[in-house]
Amino acid sequence: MTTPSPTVPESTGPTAPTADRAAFLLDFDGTLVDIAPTPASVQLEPGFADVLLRLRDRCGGALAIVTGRPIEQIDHFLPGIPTAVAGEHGLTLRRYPDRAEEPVTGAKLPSDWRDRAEELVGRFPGTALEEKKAGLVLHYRGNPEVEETFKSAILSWLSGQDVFEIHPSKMAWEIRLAGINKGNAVEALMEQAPFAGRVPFFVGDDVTDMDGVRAARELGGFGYLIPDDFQTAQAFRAWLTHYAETA
Ligand SMILES: O=P(O)(O)OC[C@H]1O[C@H](O[C@H]2O[C@H](CO)[C@@H](O)[C@H](O)[C@H]2O)[C@H](O)[C@@H](O)[C@@H]1O
Repeated sequence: MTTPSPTVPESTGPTAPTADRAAFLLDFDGTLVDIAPTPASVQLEPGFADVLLRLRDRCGGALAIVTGRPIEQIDHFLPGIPTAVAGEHGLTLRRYPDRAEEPVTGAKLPSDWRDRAEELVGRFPGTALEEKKAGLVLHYRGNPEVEETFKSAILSWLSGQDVFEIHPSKMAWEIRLAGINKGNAVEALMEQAPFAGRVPFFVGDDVTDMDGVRAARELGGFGYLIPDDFQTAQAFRAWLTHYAETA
């Protein structure tokens, strides 16, 4: 009797330009890593760091992470994988791994909102405050019942101004600067080397990623969402693994 050969992951899913023409602009949470109970507990799948390194080599360094997280968190979770990063939904930008992050301009978050946010999460076990350069996130994955309470609180802080907006995230509400979105981030990255002149290929899984999908398509490229275009994040990563080996 012969031993069955190991199965190769199915390469189903959308098509992409060949690697010599492509620029990869990829979301992090829910795309490159699975959603985890807390922001700190996400984990890269074993072997997936090598896939990203191979992909980066094959597309001439045109690999960017376009994320809601601060840039330093991406460096923490992807050590030794030099990528461009658009952080905090595009507020922060590092166009090339060995270049400095571009200076951030714009309004600062009113400090009393941070104080109120701290006070709020202190009252509800299982919730957490995540602070960003010009924003904050109220996480309620560990206490889903507070969703509406958190939303109403944020809406009351934001009333009477239009500099900051509330955005839904996965089991979280985020306050961020108006006008900042992943679409602008994709456009900004595509303006310069090593992305300029290539065909953008954007993949994400969340409401915030829809701007990235739109921008990539408007630039003549490809924008895909999980689960519409790839059933799961694992399916997308299996597709990307196959692509990095063959494209
Ligand atoms: O744009 P992304 O890279 O998808 O980042 C979106 C937000 O992701 C993080 O929060 C979410 O993922 C956590 C880990 O899986 C999960 O515990 C949390 O419930 C999710 O909301 C991150 O903490 C945020 O800063 C990002 O904006």
